[in-house]
Formats: sequence, structure tokens, C-alpha cells
Amino acid sequence: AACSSYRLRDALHPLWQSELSVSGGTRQSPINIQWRDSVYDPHLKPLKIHYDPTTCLYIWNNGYSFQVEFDDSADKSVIMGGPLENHYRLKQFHFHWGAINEWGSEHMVDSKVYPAELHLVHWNPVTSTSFEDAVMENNGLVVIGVFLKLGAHHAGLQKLVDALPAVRHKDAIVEFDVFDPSCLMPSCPDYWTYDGSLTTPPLTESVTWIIKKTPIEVDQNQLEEFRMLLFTSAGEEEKRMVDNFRPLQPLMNRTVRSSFR
Ligand SMILES: N/C(=N\S(N)(=O)=O)N1CCCC1
Ligand SMILES: [Zn+2]
Repeated sequence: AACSSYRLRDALHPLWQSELSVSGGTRQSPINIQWRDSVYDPHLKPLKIHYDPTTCLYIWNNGYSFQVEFDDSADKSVIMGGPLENHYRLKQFHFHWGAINEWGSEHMVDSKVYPAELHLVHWNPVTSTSFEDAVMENNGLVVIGVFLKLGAHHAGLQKLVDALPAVRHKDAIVEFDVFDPSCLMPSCPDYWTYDGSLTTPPLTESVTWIIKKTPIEVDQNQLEEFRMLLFTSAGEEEKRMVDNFRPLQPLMNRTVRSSFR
């Protein structure tokens, strides 16, 4: 009963009215990663990331977040290794953030929340013929989560931040020709991995999550630029794009594995 009422409260959250469509989900995301409950798996390999900066296409405001889309018509920007059986193609990356620095990330570590979280979304071209198919496939997707914490200026992120005024309104789009998302990865190889779901509709349980242990640092001005984006289209009453994160979901019968002792 607690869980269903929890989900009902969760389902009424403005961004996820359609939550009730995921009836009886058993592997929903995001979750709170309890470090002491995670299990070191010596069979987990290092994650291998090969992104081709020329596959970057454009940046746009989709009404939930700002998103950078990639050309996924070939195996040019791919990840492999880690918990993965084969390679996955990068489709897009986006962020989730709060109105203030005290919250914003979707996942938490021992209930610690970060001001923002980066998601790099990849799909399995071996078991699916398109991203849209992979969204509905068990383990069709891999999302790498990277926490953002307040600290030093992030030079690589700044190129993205400079483009944000051009995509302030919902459905705005601007060409973004060369960008290597590897610059947004922490140098530490450590990660947790667990089986979960998309955190926005369709909330499908098709995601192998890889959450990097170490956050990247961004400065206050960069976070404030995120918060100047709008959920609303041009001409509508302005609603600032903030708090675009989903509430925590129950772990249920899942174990989080770690790549490190
Ligand atoms: N929610 C999502 N990604 S996320 N937040 O779970 O990484 N997506 C919705 C459609 C495709 C990606
Ligand atoms: Zn996301």
C-alpha cells in the first residue's frame, strides 16, 4: 500500500502525469544508491568510450531539458565494455537540475543529492534496428549518469552553455556541429551499474544504468545558465526550466553492482 500511494503521489508530479501508465513497475529509476549495499563485481570490465565529435548534430529544448542529438546512423560514437555484452550507439545527452544548488540530480548516493545530473543515452544496434525500437526493448538502452557538483569552471561545458540562450524556449533548436561529450566524463573510471528505466515518459524498463562515482565540477554561473531555460514555448507565459528531475523510485528486488572495491 505504501508503495502504491508513494507512486500515486509521485504520479501527480506535474512532469509525470502519465506515471500511472507504467503499471506495477519493478525496475524504475532513479534510485538512491546505498554505497554499503552495492556489491563489487570483479567481472565488470572498464567502460570503453569512443565518441566521434563530428557526429554531433544540434542542440534543442524539448520541453523537459536541453538535449544534444547525435548522428546514430553508424557505429561512430559508441560505448562498450563495462557490464555490456556488445557496443551501444550514442543517440543524445541531456541534463536534470534544480532551482537551487541543494537539489537537482535524479540519482542519489547515500541520500546525497547533487545540483545536476548528465545523462548520455545510448541504444543497442545489435538487438534493435532503431533508437525508438530500443526504447521498448529489455536492455535496449544504456544511460551513463554523471553527477555535477558546484566547483571550478568547466571549460568543455561552457561551449554548451554558450548555446543555451539560442534554445531558451520549448522546441527551439540550433546547429551544434562539433562537440566531444567525452570532455564531460570524470577521469575516474569507477561506476555503479543497475537495471532500471527511463526517468521520463514512456518510463520503459529498458535501461542498463551506469552511474559514475565521481562528479564533474561546474561553476555557479554555468548552473544559473541552465536555470534560465524555459519549459514554455515562445509567446506563452514563461515558466523557468528547473526541478526537471523525477522523484526517487523504490529499489525493490535489485542489487547495485560496483566496478570498484
Ligand atoms: N527519459 C529519457 N532518458 S533518461 N532521463 O531516462 O536518461 N528519455 C526519454 C526518451 C528517450 C530518453
Ligand atoms: Zn535523463
